[in-house]
Amino acid sequence: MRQAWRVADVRSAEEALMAHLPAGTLMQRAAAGLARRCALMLDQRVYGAGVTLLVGPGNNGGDALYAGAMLARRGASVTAVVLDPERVHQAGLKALRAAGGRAAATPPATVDLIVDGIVGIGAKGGLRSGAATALHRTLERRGRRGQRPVVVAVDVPSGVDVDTGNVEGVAVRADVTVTFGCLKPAHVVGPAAPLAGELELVDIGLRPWLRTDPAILVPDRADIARALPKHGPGDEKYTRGVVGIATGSATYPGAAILSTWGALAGPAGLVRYAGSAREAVVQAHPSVIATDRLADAGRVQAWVVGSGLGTDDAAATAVRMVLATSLPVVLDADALNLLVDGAMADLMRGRSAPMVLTPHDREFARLAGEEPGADRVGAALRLAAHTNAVVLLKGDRTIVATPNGLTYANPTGTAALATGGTGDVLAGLLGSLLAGGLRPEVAAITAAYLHGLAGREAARHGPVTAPDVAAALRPVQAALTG
Ligand SMILES: NC(=O)C1=CN([C@@H]2O[C@H](COP(=O)(O)OP(=O)(O)OC[C@H]3O[C@@H](n4cnc5c(N)ncnc54)[C@H](OP(=O)(O)O)[C@@H]3O)[C@@H](O)[C@H]2O)[C@@H](O)CC1
Ligand SMILES: Nc1ncnc2c1ncn2[C@@H]1O[C@H](COP(=O)(O)OP(=O)(O)O)[C@@H](O)[C@H]1O
Ligand SMILES: [K+]
Repeated sequence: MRQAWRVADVRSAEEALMAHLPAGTLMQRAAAGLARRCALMLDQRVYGAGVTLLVGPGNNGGDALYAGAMLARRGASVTAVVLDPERVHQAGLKALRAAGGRAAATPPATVDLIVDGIVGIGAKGGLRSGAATALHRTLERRGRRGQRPVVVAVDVPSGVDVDTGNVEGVAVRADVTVTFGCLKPAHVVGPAAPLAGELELVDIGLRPWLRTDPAILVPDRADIARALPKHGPGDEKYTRGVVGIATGSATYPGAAILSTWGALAGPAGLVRYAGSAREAVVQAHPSVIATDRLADAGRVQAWVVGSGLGTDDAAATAVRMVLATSLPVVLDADALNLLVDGAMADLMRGRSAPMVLTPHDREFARLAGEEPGADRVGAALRLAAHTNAVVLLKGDRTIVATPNGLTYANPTGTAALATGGTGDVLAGLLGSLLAGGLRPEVAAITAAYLHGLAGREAARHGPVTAPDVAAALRPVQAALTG
């Protein structure tokens, strides 16, 4: 599990660590890691390479200057474009000059590598105009072989909001981000996350000094493989869990077919369907046991209710019946819209069994009374606390937040999933994982992770539809656990 910490926590840890070290040690560690990665990005052909440092007024610029000095000593032609000469890191600039580098107002003609040391964890807002101009000018340059320069960001791509991952205005798009001590939220959530490119974490000794509860957890393949239920010779369909699906309608049978499809790809031993799309569901999936009425559905270990249900009386009755059980529940799409009703919301808040709400941004806004806004993690946490439910806020980096303040970010998102019906597949899979006995937040992040992998797998074969994503769920799990 990767972990990310907010700026204030990084600053406290840094202060505690620095008290035990000679001044400047951390910056030297950071710069050494940065220079090593820059050399790698130049295929180790450092001698003669054109390196341009974009140097802001803080320690982020200092890191870039010391790394530039190390590259200059290996024969690179290093130019520092200093954005605010009065406030530049003086010792860093001196080191660069002593190593043969130079400072200039504009980038040189040849640039193989750009080091973005404009701003790091001290950032406020998008890039200021001087910094943005210098960036654009440098990006227009070409390398020794006429190629586009490689961009290495120092700590974070400049211009992003480090604590929220929001991007307001111009920001750097990096090929690689070399970060120090720990990941920060901007590396893993919001529109900032894809701007970081590949992430490299340089160990500067900060870890023991960081608080034990990180702001965000990011699962990797091994975490997800571990979370998935294991089946043994003693299993039968009922011990694996039964998931009940109350989605779709005569008007929207597709939603029912897709959510049962998602459920069938999960660990549950049996999928039951209850609703007016019964015939279509059984035709599409013969192994599903289907009834017209929820009351006749039989026993299940978790319910999925919502998408394609509509918001009429029958839909409201279905949601009410599911909420009245003491079983884990996934509330998706139309169920979320019905929760805006006060009595329904009270029913939800009064439950003690696990619940997962799966809103996209518009559903979130209706439910919470406000857009998720710039701080998606904060918004998801607030809604989770208010509803006493786990919230899975959909997006490129889907966020899972719990009522007691835990946050996960999904790293496998892909824009290929931005197509009708993929959310139905996700809800079904999530219900199956709940029925399989996973804790709600673990079920939610596991579903998002597998769903993202399935989206990527489906995209390898061309434009993606929701059935492609559902069909890819099983092979990606086989690859993960095999
Ligand atoms: N923590 C650690 O353990 C370690 C930290 N290290 C390094 O230190 C970095 C943090 O350094 P830092 O605190 O000096 O702040 P930093 O990010 O350089 O920026 C501050 C300056 O930028 C300016 N500025 C602000 N916003 C801006 C914008 N949008 N566009 C343009 N400019 C903007 C702002 O100007 P002002 O608002 O004052 O006018 C201010 O002067 C950290 O990211 C890492 O690289 C490593 O060396 C070792 C271990
Ligand atoms: N730009 C995007 N990048 C990555 N994932 C996306 C993007 N847009 C949507 N998704 C994902 O696609 C799914 C869409 O779900 P949803 O909006 O409920 O669609 P539908 O209601 O059509 O099923 C979610 O899992 C969401 O995270
Ligand atoms: K930076």
